Amino acid sequence: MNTTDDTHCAALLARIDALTEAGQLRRLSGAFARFIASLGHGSPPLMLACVLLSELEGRGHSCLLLSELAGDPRALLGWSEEDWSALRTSAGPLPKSVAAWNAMLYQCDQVWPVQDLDFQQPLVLDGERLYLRRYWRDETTVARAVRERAAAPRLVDVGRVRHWLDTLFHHAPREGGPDWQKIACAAALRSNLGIITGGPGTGKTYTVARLLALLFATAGGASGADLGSSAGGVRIALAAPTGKAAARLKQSIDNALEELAGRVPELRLPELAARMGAARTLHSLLGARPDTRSFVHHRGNPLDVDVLIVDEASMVHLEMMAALLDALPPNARLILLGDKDQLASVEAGAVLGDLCHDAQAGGYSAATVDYIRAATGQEIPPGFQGAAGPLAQQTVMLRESRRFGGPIGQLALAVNAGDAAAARAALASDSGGKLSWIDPAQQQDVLQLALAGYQDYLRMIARAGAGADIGGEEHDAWVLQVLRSFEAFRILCAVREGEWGVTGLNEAIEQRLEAAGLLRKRGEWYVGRPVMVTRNDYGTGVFNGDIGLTLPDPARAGSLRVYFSEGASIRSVLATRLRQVETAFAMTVHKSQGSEFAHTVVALPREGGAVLARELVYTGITRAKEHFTLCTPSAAVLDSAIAQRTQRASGLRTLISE
Ligand SMILES: Nc1ncnc2c1ncn2[C@@H]1O[C@H](COP(=O)(O)OP(=O)(O)OP(=O)(O)O)[C@@H](O)[C@H]1O
Repeated sequence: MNTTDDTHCAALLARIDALTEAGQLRRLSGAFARFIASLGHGSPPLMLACVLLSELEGRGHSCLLLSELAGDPRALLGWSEEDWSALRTSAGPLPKSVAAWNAMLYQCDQVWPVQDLDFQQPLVLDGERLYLRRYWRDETTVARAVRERAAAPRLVDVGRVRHWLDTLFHHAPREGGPDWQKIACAAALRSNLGIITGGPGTGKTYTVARLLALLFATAGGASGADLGSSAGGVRIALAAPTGKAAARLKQSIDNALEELAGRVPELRLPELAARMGAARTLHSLLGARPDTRSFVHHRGNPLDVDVLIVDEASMVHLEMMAALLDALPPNARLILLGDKDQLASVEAGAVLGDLCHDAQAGGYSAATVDYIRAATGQEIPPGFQGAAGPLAQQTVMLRESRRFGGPIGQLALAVNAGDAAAARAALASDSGGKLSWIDPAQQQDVLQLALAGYQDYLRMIARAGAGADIGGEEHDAWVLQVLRSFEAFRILCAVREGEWGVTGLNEAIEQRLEAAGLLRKRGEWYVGRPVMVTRNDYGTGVFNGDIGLTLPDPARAGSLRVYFSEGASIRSVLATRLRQVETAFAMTVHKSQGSEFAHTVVALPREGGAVLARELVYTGITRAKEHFTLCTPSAAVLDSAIAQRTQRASGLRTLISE
């Protein structure tokens, strides 16, 4: 290192440390930059790039675009001009263009330019993207698998498909236009990948249940009548990122198949539903092992399935999607269901959003248009035709919501479209009690809502003497009732810290409920405490995101258990065995994905930085089944959140199209 570099390195490190102390940088970022520098020549620009890469990783980005590095990464990082310019200046002269950054990084011993020999360097330079090796590997795994699956054709007997689709879909779409649900089924049959995206209530599960029936009906070479034997070989697995979403998927598919069964008795759908088994979390499906990131199932020990349906795919992060695709046999069909407009996963990647890039526009090729016409009788309108790639041909967006109309649906649409004026108008309109907007709201307002929203389940517990005297099956039924009552209401926050954050609100809500005599707090654990699991725990069988309620253990006087609902059944764990949990009167919008509540309250803070974005507001609204309340400290907070889009740097789309 020359002396100028030495001076700039020292200045940069001092600046990194100062920003870390001020809470502006993760400790990991400085440590990572130092580690990379220790592996070779640690030039200040390389160290600066490492700090940015690490910060971006913490915000869910899978790579650092050199264009951001050469331009202005502040928007991505939510940094002030002051912090960024202090960091940039301390690093000394920096490459001025993308090409100059590329050339500089190309020369670094710690960087593997993908066109060169691989020496297992920790950083990877792929075109104009800099990666941590792990994310590059995951993105290339996903891109390759998606490309291959989407492009590999499967033989389809269009005549039979047409017959069964006409039988299975007996309702015409209400809003005119083609029946995208039918189209989604036919498209999914054509290769080993099908993606069905759409907002809440657009019929993703309704459609996939019919797709399953269609797969059974067309599994053999014969007519539906001999289906029992031909379908016997089709092994179907249902999965979702969380236990709750998995249980909901199974329940919805069972309901849809039951509803269909009477109309197509020859398909023996109840038998098929029974054979499908329970839906599982992705962790459990892949065989997660304690203390390791690797799974029991992988390319060398693939999953034993022919069809895998994954719901709530927007919550699946890059690493999980890579593991899933790696473990799926090449000939198995993968069907992804999800809402592309929802918040991306907490961890790095925005996989469903990236995969659904063309979903809104369609971009269906002439071959797809012809195939869809033959297999479904549906005409894809010219506005949705085009020349998008193989993945787009396998992706269908459902556009008509059956359940989510009315004022809440209107509000969600306005927010999704970035139309703040329409969103305000919807909130201010007479919505027949469906929408409420408290603005400007104080914390007291949120506490008042909590009191009204949580008193029912707490009173239910008090009335039954906390259920301690109810035994056996009766106890299970009572617990389920209490859990359902608790699930009817929830407060969602955008942030964790502060008066409007999860931690501050949970404490304040506990105090308010205690003051109202609805709960008696005795230390950490108390009767009625709702908790969310924050880490997978294989010993107790609870997983990150699971929500349970604390109630007395009927079998052991004085001890408390936490009860979790799994569809129509319950599971419980001794409270003292749960180590990684937090109180869950208020939870983040992120963690609420995959759940719905009759009444959902979203509390937006005054300051939320990059977190306060359109996707967050949309996701919060779409959690509400019957009533949505928005609390904002000022209307401007709503406007700016709607104007801000969540961006995630990723190379997935580029890699898929290569
Ligand atoms: N084509 C249709 N004809 C009649 N009813 C339909 C149709 N499509 C969907 N539905 C009904 O609309 C409701 C919502 O459908 P579904 O649950 O499949 O939506 P979803 O997109 O999976 O919702 P979510 O995002 O909440 O998971 C269900 O009651 C379903 O039976």
